[in-house]
Amino acid sequence: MAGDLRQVLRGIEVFAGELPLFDPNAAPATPDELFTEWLLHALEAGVREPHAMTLSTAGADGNPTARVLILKNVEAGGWQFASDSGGVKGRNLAERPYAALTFYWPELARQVRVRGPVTPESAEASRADFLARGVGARAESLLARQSQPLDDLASRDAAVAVSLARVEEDPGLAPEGWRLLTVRAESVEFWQGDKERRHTRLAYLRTGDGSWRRQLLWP
Ligand SMILES: Cc1cc2nc3c(=O)[nH]c(=O)nc-3n(C[C@H](O)[C@H](O)[C@H](O)COP(=O)(O)O)c2cc1C
Repeated sequence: MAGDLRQVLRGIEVFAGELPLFDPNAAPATPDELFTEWLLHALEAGVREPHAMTLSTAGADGNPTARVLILKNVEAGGWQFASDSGGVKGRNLAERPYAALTFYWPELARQVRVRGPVTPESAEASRADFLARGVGARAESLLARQSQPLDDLASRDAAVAVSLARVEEDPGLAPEGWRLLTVRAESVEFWQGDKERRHTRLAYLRTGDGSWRRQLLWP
């Protein structure tokens, strides 16, 4: 069985289909601009959920953990996400407020990696983010039990139903622990895959005066 799986994995084609070209010499001055360009391109190319990204964190013990989250916004070198502050990522970030984000858009053979310190946005901004979410998502998050052990699925369903009724009755409800957070990028790397393996990597590195230095990297 293990042998079969190895064969299956070896047989999967990577970088299939037509891939876009990326000229790093024509790249814009800031990573925000290039990221926006690439994200919109992914959306147009039909990539499903191109705003889903892997958020990697580590707690005080230094052990990494990662999960997928939705990107909320990008502005002024900051990549934003939102979550309950009570779960694993909340605890990790309280102990060590630094994170890495990874996007992968397979249809375009593109990867973007963002690293930097994480800062919470204001209570008002967090509340506004929460209230802009759909009713179902708000009902689920109002439970504020993310990552706690669950005894059975029926308990989940009953709690969500109660929460849904609360949201419908009071649409202004927002949990205290909901946080909008910003990764203030120190480095952002853009990776363009190539069928002939001449992959192109361009890193934007934040300098002491807050501007960006661009650096090509070996693939
Ligand atoms: C596509 C996708 C989008 C998700 N978006 C979010 C999100 O925006 N915020 C969030 O807290 N969890 C989101 N999740 C759930 C997280 O992956 C994770 O299970 C949860 O946040 C608990 O993580 P933690 O235990 O490390 O804190 C998403 C999962 C998937 C697959």
